Amino acid sequence: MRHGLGYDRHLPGCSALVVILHKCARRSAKPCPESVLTVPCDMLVFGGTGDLALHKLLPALYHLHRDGRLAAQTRILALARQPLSRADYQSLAERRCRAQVARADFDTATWQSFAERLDYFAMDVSQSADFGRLAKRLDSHERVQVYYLATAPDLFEDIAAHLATAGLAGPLSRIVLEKPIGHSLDSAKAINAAIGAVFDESRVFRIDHYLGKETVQNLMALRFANALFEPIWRAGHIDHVQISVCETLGVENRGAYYDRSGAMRDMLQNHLLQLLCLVAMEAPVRFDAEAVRDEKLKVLQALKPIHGLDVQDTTVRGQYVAGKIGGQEVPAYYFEKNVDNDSDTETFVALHAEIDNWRWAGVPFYLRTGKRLAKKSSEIVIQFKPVPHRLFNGGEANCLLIRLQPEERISLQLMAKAPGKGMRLEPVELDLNLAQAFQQKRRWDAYERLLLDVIEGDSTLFMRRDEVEAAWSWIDPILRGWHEYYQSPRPYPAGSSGPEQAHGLLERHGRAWHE
Ligand SMILES: NC(=O)C1=CN([C@@H]2O[C@H](COP(=O)(O)OP(=O)(O)OC[C@H]3O[C@@H](n4cnc5c(N)ncnc54)[C@H](OP(=O)(O)O)[C@@H]3O)[C@@H](O)[C@H]2O)C=CC1
Ligand SMILES: O=C1O[C@H](COP(=O)(O)O)[C@@H](O)[C@H](O)[C@H]1O
Repeated sequence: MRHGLGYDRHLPGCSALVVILHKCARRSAKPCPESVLTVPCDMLVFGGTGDLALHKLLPALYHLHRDGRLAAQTRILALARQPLSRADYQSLAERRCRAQVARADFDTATWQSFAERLDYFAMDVSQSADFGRLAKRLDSHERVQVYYLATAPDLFEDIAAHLATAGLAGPLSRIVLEKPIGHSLDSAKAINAAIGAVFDESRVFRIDHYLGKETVQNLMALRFANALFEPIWRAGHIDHVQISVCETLGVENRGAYYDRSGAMRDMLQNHLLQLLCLVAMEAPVRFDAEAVRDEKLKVLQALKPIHGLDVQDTTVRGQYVAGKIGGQEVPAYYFEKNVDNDSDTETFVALHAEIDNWRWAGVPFYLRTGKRLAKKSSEIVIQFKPVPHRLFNGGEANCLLIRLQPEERISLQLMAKAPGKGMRLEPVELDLNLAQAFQQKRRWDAYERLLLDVIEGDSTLFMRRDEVEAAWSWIDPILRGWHEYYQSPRPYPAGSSGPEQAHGLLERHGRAWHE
């Protein structure tokens, strides 16, 4: 246990508390209202042969189909340049979905009925004429058309313009953009302007799949549906906040993309900043798209700028070298496929952010994310301040852990008297295991929830244009500072907890990462 942030003890005496909490949750859990889809839609997946489409989107659509949540006439059309027949694409998709979906959830009959929705159209999105062919192929414009851009962002502008020219951007159409939106503030503005010239903002869905994760939404429920936390959710009571997204995966087959992007653009600019917004935002007046996003925007605008030499004290970049993950040797980042051998792209970033507003002034928000780390784990730690006056020996400050991955869990560390003689204090956990509490057979994947929201036209869990640009406005000076003042990324062995300097970032304030 480091600096009193440990969570690793689970006292037997605490299990009674846990059981009670689980029982209560079960008793009060009502079945979630399922979405009833009345709107048949055409889901066009640009980049239909790519990793995102085959690894995430089609499995999510398969699950929606299997659970009866897609309207009967909903069709899915995958688009890419590769000349494939419908049957070729269906078998490619089947192979990838079979590998992705849990064995118990995949059966041939369900796949066949899903495959009837699935078709393929070969086209080059840089060619306007190909959109003319596409318009002829889509026989009905009376249906909701969802254009999912699962391609590199440098194709977004062309796709939007060509859709408009081909008459495919009517009022029933929606466009979904994958993160990262652009590479910098300027490129994000250019993409947003090009998309905005064709689709009004209510029809633009900028996806950040972290917002589709159940525990992330539970964070809003925890904060805004319980009176308990609000009075202490502020600088006077919170010592600091940690947001960590640690992955064991390397760059897999995405080296070409990742080497131009790095951990800052791939993860921190979007997923981690969105998590920070949900922790720090004020209660929205309504749970709707505009009110929620207005509050998140205010947090982004209040982030204290980090620029110039500040980057040396407040940020750490790292890059993995060879090491072992789960006992298996893995190569250094610069030996990964399609990665430059001299690459100085960061595969790890940690930083100390601050929010300059009344609620959070002076509270450090420590953010870190990296690839090829020891364990896959995404979590938010709210570390409260210690009691103002100590009555007993020992004891630690309370701490709330919101665990997104691998399991979805919220737990509150409290101090209790250990059984036996004397006032010996031990930390115990009030542990809410969400999967157990709600006894759902299968937890929804983030993409399932978000795809349904797109079809239903609900953009609450999507990023608005000004949010994306505010996030880039804060990130750009850090990237510039790195360029001007920073040395190469610090090496860390694959399978470790990142570069030493990332620990130093907290240790110099007498704190430690929650491991
Ligand atoms: N993979 C992931 O897990 C995630 C990806 N993303 C984002 O999603 C986007 C796509 O990523 P990913 O799937 O990994 O990328 P891939 O490189 O695997 O896929 C790109 C797709 O775009 C198609 N494509 C490229 N150029 C054209 C063109 N001119 N006309 C038509 N189709 C074209 C490719 O097919 P073909 O070459 O046959 O045309 C392919 O289907 C990126 O912006 C990425 O950042 C976001 C989150 C997670
Ligand atoms: O957006 C991305 O997210 C994944 C991590 O997502 P998770 O849901 O598995 O935590 C990351 O691997 C990828 O590099 C990034 O583009």
